Amino acid sequence: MRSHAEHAAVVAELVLPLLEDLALRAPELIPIDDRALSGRVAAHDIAAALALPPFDNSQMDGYAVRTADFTGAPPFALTVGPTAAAGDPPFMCPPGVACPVMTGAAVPFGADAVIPIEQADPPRFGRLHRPTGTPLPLASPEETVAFAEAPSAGAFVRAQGSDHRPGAPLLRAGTRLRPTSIGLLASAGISTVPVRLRPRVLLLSTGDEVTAPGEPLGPGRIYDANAPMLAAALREAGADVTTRRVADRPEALRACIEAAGTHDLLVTSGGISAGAFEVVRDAFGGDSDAAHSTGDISFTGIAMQPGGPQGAGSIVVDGRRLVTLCFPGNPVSSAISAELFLLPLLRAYAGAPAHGERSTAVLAHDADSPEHKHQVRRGRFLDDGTVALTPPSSHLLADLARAELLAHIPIGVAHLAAGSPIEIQRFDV
Ligand SMILES: Nc1nc2c(c(=O)[nH]1)N[C@H]1C(S)=C(S)[C@@H](COP(=O)(O)OP(=O)(O)OC[C@H]3O[C@@H](n4cnc5c(N)ncnc54)[C@H](O)[C@@H]3O)O[C@H]1N2
Ligand code: MOO
Repeated sequence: MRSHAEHAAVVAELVLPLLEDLALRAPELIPIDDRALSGRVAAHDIAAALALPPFDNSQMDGYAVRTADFTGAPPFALTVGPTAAAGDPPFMCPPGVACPVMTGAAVPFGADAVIPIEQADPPRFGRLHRPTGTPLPLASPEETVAFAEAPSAGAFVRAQGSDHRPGAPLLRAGTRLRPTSIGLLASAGISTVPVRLRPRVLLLSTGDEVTAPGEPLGPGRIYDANAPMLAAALREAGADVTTRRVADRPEALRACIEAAGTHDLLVTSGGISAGAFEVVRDAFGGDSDAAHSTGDISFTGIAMQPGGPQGAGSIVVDGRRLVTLCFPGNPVSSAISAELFLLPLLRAYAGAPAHGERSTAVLAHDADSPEHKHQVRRGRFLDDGTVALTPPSSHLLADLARAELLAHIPIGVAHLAAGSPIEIQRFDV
């Protein structure tokens, strides 16, 4: 029987080459303001096409001045010149003149400092005139403004290129685009962003009892929890997911895969344990008489609970190799299989934060575990910081959905007493 770590290595060996291949393919180009961009991954290094700010501009509403005009004793009186508002093209501020300037406006040529309006006398703007356009409420030529202190050169001027210069690296290949990185790229004049292709996952939920949402529930049947749950988890990890429900007939399963088009990865739920009708096992396990798909999948018992039965390998569909992972049908088992084996690989490809780091907490109560299996329990933090576990059964979806953490009880441990240290990891799938 494989350990869960050995199975994780088998899955990584199957999935990583396909992700590496995807990273090398021609990127998808997404417009900068497309809602689909956030969370995608830069396909290559992206450099700034222009400087930011693109021109010297004012950090304050105030007066643009020449520091050379501040000679002699205060107060320093200057003639009020034309006004610079944000969006105006820059103009010349002559010697002896203070030009009203608004935040974000280009600092007029010749001026080398800005004095905030609060530090001017009077501390408010008078009649302003703009250098171009009409109407022009002209300032009287005699209008003056006085300042008590001389500014230092560069005061309240946001220098061209002080954020970044043309050619500066903005985003490294493999970086996940977050809203702030999208803002940065937009400011640098980038209108479309090359992003890595997402892995396309075909997710098959198997079982005659499994019922689609919204359909009436017949006797002996249950609603499909796994397809919506796994699809959501895979999408959060950056995958492009197509979902299908398949009845317990191997030929229906194979036909469904062949009709589904091109995918990089096949994930199945259910139909792999020891029953008489194990559709996934029957479709792929040794029986290769299918018209187009042939299987090379090993179905293995893993020394873990839940998630004991697993399948991993690849099938060939229309001449194309499709990496295939088969998760057990119990909802808790399939969620934990995804969390331990597949999602960390997808999150790393998508540049998303990892969830798998382990830390040690204190167990709030006694707990039992099958000694020959690695048990993965679900739990929550209590107010005193200790960890309470929920029961181990793999049908307990309500506990799973409320869980804050997974707790690991290793092989060889049959009992943990209250107060024992226990290894945990974050869980918010
Ligand atoms: N004799 C044995 N029986 C079982 C063994 C075993 O070793 N020997 N293993 C048990 C373990 S552990 C697990 S886990 C399950 C795995 O079984 P399968 O992967 O074949 O899954 P199914 O039998 O199809 O389903 C198991 C369980 O989960 C429910 N289910 C399935 N799909 C969904 C879905 N999409 N949404 C909600 N619930 C689903 C299904 O109705 C079953 O109750 O096998 C044990 N048996
Ligand atoms: O190992 Mo199964 O996956 O308990 O529930």
